[in-house]
Amino acid sequence: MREKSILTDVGSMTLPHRLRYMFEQVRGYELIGSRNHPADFNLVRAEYINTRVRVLALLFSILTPLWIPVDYFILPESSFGMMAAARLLFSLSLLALWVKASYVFSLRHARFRLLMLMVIPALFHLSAQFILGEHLSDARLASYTFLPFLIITIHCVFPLTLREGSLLALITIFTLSLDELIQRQMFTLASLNNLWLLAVIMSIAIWAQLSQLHMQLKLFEQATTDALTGLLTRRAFMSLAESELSRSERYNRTLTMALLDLDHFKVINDTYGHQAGDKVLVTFSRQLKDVLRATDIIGRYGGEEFIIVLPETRLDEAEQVIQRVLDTCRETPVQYGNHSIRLTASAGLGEVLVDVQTSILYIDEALYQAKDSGRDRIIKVAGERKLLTE
Ligand SMILES: Nc1nc2c(ncn2[C@@H]2O[C@H](COP(=O)(O)OP(=O)(O)OP(=O)(O)O)[C@@H](O)[C@H]2O)c(=O)[nH]1
Repeated sequence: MREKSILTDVGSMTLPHRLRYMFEQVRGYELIGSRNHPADFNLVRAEYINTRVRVLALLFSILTPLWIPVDYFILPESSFGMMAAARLLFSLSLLALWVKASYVFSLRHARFRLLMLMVIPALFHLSAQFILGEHLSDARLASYTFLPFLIITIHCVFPLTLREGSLLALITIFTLSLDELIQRQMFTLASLNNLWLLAVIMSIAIWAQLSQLHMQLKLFEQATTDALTGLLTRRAFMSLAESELSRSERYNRTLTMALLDLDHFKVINDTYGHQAGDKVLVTFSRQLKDVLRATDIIGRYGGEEFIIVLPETRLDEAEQVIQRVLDTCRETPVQYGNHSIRLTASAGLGEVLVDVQTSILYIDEALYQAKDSGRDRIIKVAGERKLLTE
């Protein structure tokens, strides 16, 4: 990110630190697990996975019974009835999955449905193994032998983390191998050969999953993050702030919001140049991230204006936090070449009561009062939205 290129001196790092830095740059940890993914990204991914699960479930529930007439001609009479019943059961299970997956609440839901999408065909494969037995060596029944490879290939369609992809792969391969495990044929040459092939295709599927996830994360980041400061864009901020407001209303908790603006920022640009101004913005954003909690939502509202939502924070508590931000800003000059740039910031602060957009109007008024009354200070909006001067 641009922020890091300005502030990080990679050349002076030791080798382990440099490797770790590179790992962080490509966001390797974001591909391993979803712990570091933003909550709204998880929801976007959940919807993405769920939609694919639905489409595939519907597709296979329609296609599977269509093969019954073909089975009528190629299967031995003794197996046909059982196989047709298995196909219908498989088709109905997938249809039920399609109906159940009509909406998604969380990534956990989507993951479970994905697991079902893999386990149901694997169980169908198992039933085919038991019903058809030695007939499977008949070349006309090749489609039954190919089913495990088809199931594994479907894994490619989903953007999954390494942990999710590997777990899903292990469960699928385990289910597919159950009949060989039960019949103690796991270690025959033919079984090992099959297993090896499944593992190779699965590795490629996991690679495809990680590539999709990586691309989605990048697109999501570009759409929601300000390129210079790494903070949320105004649109992404508004969307998160609205959901935070719903949550605070549901649990009857206080939600506080602050607008901060760097004082006389134009003078910094005019005196030291635009790049110095950029460095000041990056440094101030980093100070915000350092002082505020990880759960606070920070956005770049405009050029040198920043917006913050502090969940579950009373007005007096929020005031202390924002005061700490202003103190840090005043006491930490930004080094730019030989210059030591001193700066201050002003803030408007208030509770979010009705909706985010209206609260911003009131808090913006407070910010302008802070500017008018001398800068480097906070003005609070009271609960009844009367301006209280500090
Ligand atoms: N370097 C840099 N400057 C920016 C960026 N976005 C906006 N600006 C500049 O920020 C300055 C804002 O100036 P003003 O709105 O007059 O505010 P101010 O000088 O901070 O004055 P007060 O807010 O009244 O204290 C303008 O000169 C913009 O060009 C940016 O991304 N980088």
